[in-house]
Amino acid sequence: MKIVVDENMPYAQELFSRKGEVVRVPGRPLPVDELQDAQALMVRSVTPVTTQLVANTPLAFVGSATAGTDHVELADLEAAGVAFSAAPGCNAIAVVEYVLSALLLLAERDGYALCDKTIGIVGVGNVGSRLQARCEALGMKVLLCDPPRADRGEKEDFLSLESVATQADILTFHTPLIKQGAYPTWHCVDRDLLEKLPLGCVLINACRGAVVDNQALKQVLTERHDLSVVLDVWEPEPHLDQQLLAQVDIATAHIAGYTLEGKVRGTTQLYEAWTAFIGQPESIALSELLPQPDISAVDVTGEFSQSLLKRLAHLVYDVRRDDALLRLHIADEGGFDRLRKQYQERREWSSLTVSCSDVSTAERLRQLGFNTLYCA
Ligand SMILES: NC(=O)c1ccc[n+]([C@@H]2O[C@H](COP(=O)([O-])OP(=O)(O)OC[C@H]3O[C@@H](n4cnc5c(N)ncnc54)[C@H](O)[C@@H]3O)[C@@H](O)[C@H]2O)c1
Ligand SMILES: O=C(O)[C@H](O)[C@H](O)COP(=O)(O)O
Repeated sequence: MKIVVDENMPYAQELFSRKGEVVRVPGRPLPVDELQDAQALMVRSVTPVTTQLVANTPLAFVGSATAGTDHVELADLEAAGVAFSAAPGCNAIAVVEYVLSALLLLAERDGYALCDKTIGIVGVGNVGSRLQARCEALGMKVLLCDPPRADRGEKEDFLSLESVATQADILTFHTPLIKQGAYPTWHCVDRDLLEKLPLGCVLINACRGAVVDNQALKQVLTERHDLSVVLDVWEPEPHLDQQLLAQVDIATAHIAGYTLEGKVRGTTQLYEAWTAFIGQPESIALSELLPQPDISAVDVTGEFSQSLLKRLAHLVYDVRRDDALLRLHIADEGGFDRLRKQYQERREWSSLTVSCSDVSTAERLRQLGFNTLYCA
C-alpha cells in the first residue's frame, strides 16, 4: 500500500509507515505522478483536491490535516467514490493563542486593559468557542455571531454580523470560507462593514484571506488610521499584496494554527481516520509523540495581572517573531511558503507548568490554558 503525505506533516512518516510505504512530497505544487500508484493521499491546505487530481488514480482515501476544507471539492470526491477526512479542531488552541498573543501585544502598546474591552467573535466553532472561553476568563465582554448555530436554535445569545461589528472593540473572524449557499463568508468584511467599525477597532482575520475583501481593506486603511489590523491569512496566498502588508499592525504567513501540538493532532487525527477506513483502527495519544518543550516550567510570585499574562504568553509564543519574518522575507521568491515549511517550533501554553505562590493566580492561569501548580 502506498501512502503519499505532505512533507509538512510531523510524524506522518513514523505513523503511516506502520501500514505501508510512505512517500513525502511538497504540497504546493504536488507532484501528481506520485498518485499513479497511491491508495491514500494526505494533504494540507495548500493542495487543491479536485476531480482532476484523483481521476485515473487508485486513490481510495484523501485526508487533510487541517480544519478548513475549502481547498477540497468534497462533492466531487464523494462522486468519485473517494473517502475523505479533515482534522476538525486540531489546531484550534493554536489559533486562540495566536489571537491572544496579538491582543496582549496591542493592549500593551496602546495602553488598555483587555478586561475593559468587548470582543466580537464571528464563527463560534472549534476556534471561536475556545476563544470565547479564554476571553471570558480574562474578564472581557464577548459578543458572538454564528448564524448557522443561531438557526439551529442553540442556546447562546447570537447577534447579527452588523450588530457585533458595530459594538465590538475587537472583531475577530473564525469562519470557514464559503462562497455559496445560505451562509456565505466570502468578502463578508467588505468596504461597507469596514466603514462601520467603531473608532479604534482591532480587526483580526485568522481564518481565510478572502473572508476579508483585501482591496477594500487596503483602501479603507488609507482613510482610517484609527483601526488596528492583524492578518494571518491573505487574499491571495502566497502572493499577497505587499502594500496591504505594510499597512497592517501584525502580519503573519498563515501560521496561526502552527503549534507543534496542532500539527501533530492533525497527523494523528488523519491516521486514526484512515486506519478506521482500512478496517484496522488505531488510536494515538499525543503524549506518545510530543517532545519535551525547551522551557517547561517557571515559578511565579504575586498576583495575576495582564502584564504577568503577557510575559508568560510571550515566553511560550510571541507573534512578533512571525511578523518580523514575514516582513523580512515576503519579497523573496517563494518566501511565504518557505516560512511555513521551515516554521520554527512553537508550543501551546499548556506546555508550560507555572508554579504559583498565590492560589487564585494559579486558578486564573489554569483557566487561561497554562498548566499550573499551587505551591504555598
Ligand atoms: N490561520 C490558521 O492557521 C487556521 C487554523 C485553523 C482554522 N483556520 C480557519 O478557521 C476556520 C474556523 O476554524 P474552526 O476549527 O473553528 O472551524 P469550525 O468548523 O469548528 O467552526 C466554524 C464556525 O463558523 C460558523 N459559520 C459558518 N458560516 C458562518 C457565517 N456565515 N457567519 C458566521 N459564522 C459562520 C459555523 O457554524 C461554525 O460554528 C476554518 O474553516 C479554517 O478555514 C485557520
Ligand atoms: O485550516 C487549517 O487547519 C489551517 O488553515 C491550517 O493550519 C493551514 O496550514 P496548512 O495546511 O496550509 O499547512
